[in-house]
Amino acid sequence: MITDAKSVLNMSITVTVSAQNPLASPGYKISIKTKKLLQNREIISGARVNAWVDSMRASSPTHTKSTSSVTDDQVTWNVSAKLSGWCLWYLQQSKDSENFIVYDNIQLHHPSALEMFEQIIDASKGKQIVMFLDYDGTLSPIVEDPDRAFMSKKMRKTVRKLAKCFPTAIVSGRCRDKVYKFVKLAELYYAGSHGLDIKGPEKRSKSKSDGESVLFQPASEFLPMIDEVYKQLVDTTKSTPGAKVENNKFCLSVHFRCVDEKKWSELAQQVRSVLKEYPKLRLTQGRKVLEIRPTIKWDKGKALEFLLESLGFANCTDVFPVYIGDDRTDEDAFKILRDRGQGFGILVSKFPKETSASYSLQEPDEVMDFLRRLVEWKQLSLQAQSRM
Ligand SMILES: O=P(O)(O)OC[C@H]1O[C@H](O[C@H]2O[C@H](CO)[C@@H](O)[C@H](O)[C@H]2O)[C@H](O)[C@@H](O)[C@@H]1O
Repeated sequence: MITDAKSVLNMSITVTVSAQNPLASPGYKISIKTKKLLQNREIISGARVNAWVDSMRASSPTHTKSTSSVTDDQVTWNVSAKLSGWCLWYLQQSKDSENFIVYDNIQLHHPSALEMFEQIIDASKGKQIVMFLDYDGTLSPIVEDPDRAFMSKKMRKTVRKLAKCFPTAIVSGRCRDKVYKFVKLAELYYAGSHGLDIKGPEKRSKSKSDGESVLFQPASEFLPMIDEVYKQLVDTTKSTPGAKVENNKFCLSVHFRCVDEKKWSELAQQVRSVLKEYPKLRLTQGRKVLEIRPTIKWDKGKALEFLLESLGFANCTDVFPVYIGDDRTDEDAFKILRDRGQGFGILVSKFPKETSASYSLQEPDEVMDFLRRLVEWKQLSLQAQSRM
């Protein structure tokens, strides 16, 4: 039983454990119903702006805040973190216990994609693997200065080899040009601004379509508005030390990472004061960042579908897309794969999180190991084929 000692949630959760060890069972999910948590949020949440701030704190796992403005995201993270640790302890202590109650919302355990490598390869047999990679926190480690989020040479080498084996796309919240400057690989597809700016590799053949490539920008009409809001945000937030506004062309990022936590609410209010004049823009959140985007129904998931179609896999059953990402915005892509029942998502995280991904990797170094194994496997299977 997990109790709510400070009466923040006005609830408790009981977990009973079964004889079957779920941690040894691939794909087994442990989760808790969030309905009650959501109801509680309605009762306890303060202003919307506090919800963003709290939710951002929730994505920083070192925090275990328990104030009355706690949000469901934060609650679910905290509860899931406690549960995860608690279940591990419980399973170790009591292998012959009874019933695991399996609810169907927050997944607490995602098998490691490295440990499950053979099973993943088996599932992809006879299908074309297509790789989708998020940038920040997936290919490069999270750092304080967004302009210095460099990718290691080893990672670049690995991604280059990967793209020789499988069609590969980078899907990022960053401006496409900026992410290209970090990755520097012309042979990839790039979807910048959370998929609002998609471009394929230049074609090098001497055919009619020489030099042409896919280009898709569904939010072009928003460019003047985004520029206007960028200037206003820079001006409005300059009084907050450490705040940084990043222009990602079709969307904007307001960074909280270098701002004193005590000033987070103030900064969020400043963002809100600008945005309230722009109902055609919406606000989402990432890792210590608020992101401003056009309200159009387009996200990383739609970008993934668009890219699959551009690659000729629109209605194919023999395609196996793999999407690796660490951020809340990557969930749209994980969900698409889950709904299509094709391929799978891999969440990059050291901590349990609510996700639609099927597997996990802890950090960019593990992502690199996984990509290397994929390359090795592909090279070995090509060698085996050529011997036949
Ligand atoms: O979709 P992504 O490629 O993951 O981009 C999401 C945002 O990533 C960047 O911000 C994050 O990484 C920074 C560098 O490590 C870090 O300082 C920041 O706190 C993170 O939120 C990027 O700067 C944003 O524009 C992207 O939207």
